[in-house]
Amino acid sequence: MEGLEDMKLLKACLCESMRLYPPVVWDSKHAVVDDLLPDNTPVRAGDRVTYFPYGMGRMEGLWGEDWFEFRPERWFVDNEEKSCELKRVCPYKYPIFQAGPRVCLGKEMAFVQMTYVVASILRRFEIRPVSQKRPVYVPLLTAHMAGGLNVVVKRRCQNKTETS
Ligand code: HEM
Repeated sequence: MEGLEDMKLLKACLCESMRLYPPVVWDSKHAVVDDLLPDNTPVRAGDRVTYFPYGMGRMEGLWGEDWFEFRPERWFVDNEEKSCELKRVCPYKYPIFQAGPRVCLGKEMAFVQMTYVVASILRRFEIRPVSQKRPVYVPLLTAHMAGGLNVVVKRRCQNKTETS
């Protein structure tokens, strides 16, 4: 487990992947009482309000003109020294794990698990998709790829892993 915190580029790649392909694509809440959204939109008791992380991850107004590009660098603090400090991104801009009092309780554990699994596998194996076709993203409540993603797994040369 030691060293996972230092894998900042990997964390940035995970955040960027989930920006474009959020595991929870949309989520709804029902108002118990009349309420107002922060922009004063009225919500009546019984109304259903849905937030849409997939759409929000692709909004130019939130992510800029290059929103469609997979660019892990966007997760690093911009400064002249090209720092390797990760940005603190507001969960209301990036609600992949929800935001506010009902934020995902397993968020940090999820990052530990994803980092650990990706780092342990990629250190030893090369993974390549079998097909060059773009996988079909199935945006159900939790997203998956239609038919899964078939990959070729190849053991990396041992000398390379020993020196890395
Ligand atoms: C990439 C992985 C994960 C994603 C994207 C994710 C996402 C979410 C989202 C969007 C919610 C809010 C659901 C709602 O309000 O309707 C949520 C809630 C929750 N998640 Fe996760 N989650 C992940 C992993 C985990 C893990 C690993 C755990 C436990 C170890 C966990 C435990 C919980 C719990 C207990 C809640 C309910 C919190 C509450 O309602 O107060 N999650 N998660």
